[in-house]
Amino acid sequence: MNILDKIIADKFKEVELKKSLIPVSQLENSVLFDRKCISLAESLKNGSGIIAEHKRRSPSKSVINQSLNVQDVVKGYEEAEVSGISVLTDGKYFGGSLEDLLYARASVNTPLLRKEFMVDAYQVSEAKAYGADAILLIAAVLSEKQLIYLADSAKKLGMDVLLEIHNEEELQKSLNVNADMIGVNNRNLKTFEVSIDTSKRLAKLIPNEFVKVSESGISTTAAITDLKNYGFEGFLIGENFMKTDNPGAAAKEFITELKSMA
Ligand SMILES: O=C(O)c1ccccc1NCC(=O)[C@H](O)[C@H](O)COP(=O)(O)O
Repeated sequence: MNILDKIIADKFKEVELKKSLIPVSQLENSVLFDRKCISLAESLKNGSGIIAEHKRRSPSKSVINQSLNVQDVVKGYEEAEVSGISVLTDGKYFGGSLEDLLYARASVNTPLLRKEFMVDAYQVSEAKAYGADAILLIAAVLSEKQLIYLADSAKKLGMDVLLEIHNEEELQKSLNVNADMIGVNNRNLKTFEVSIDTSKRLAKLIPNEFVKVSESGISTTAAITDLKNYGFEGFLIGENFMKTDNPGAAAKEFITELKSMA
């Protein structure tokens, strides 16, 4: 069993437990459930294009930064003028929580992506109830039918959908999904190998109706310039900012450098 299989097996159990504790009707009655979302896809097209991630730890890197509080991190990202903020909500493997998402929502107006391993529409409702503007769907772990169903569920609630792929086969089963953005993950989630060439290879195969996002392993502004030439408008960066004492300041320096290159 690889790490992705383990995460998904745990996720099914977690979701079943949560469903038994908090009915979906309770999520639907929460204050944030009727909030109007801000489009992450639009924000990417009109801004720096950077989606900065709140990421305490990961299966590939173990601990990245556990000493900061989420409010300070996301406020710093907003001041840096990122286009979106990704909040990891998985607890077991990434040290995140839905409370992180709630605190982030209370602290910023920047579009928030719920970064989670989605396997059930219940989690889509949770995302809305805790203040997300967008959800992530991972093609590697969902069938075409599940992708279509979960994306439609998110769109009905007014959220954007970032659909993540790693290869041509996953792209094929994503083409009929009502997603706003297709993200190419440069990290092979089974082996942890990272290569920006994955984004470059798949870019030309992604139809123009989707905003193209490159995810993982990005640490230089030169990489962004390179990826922009392949049509990418969004760039998801976690560790490069989170490994510093001040992720907001690191994002600001990065975006200032990007602007000076434009
Ligand atoms: O980051 C991991 O180790 C990981 C392992 C297994 C599944 C998912 C994983 N990461 C999720 C992500 O996609 C990244 O957090 C995100 O793209 C940012 O990547 P990075 O800039 O390399 O931190």
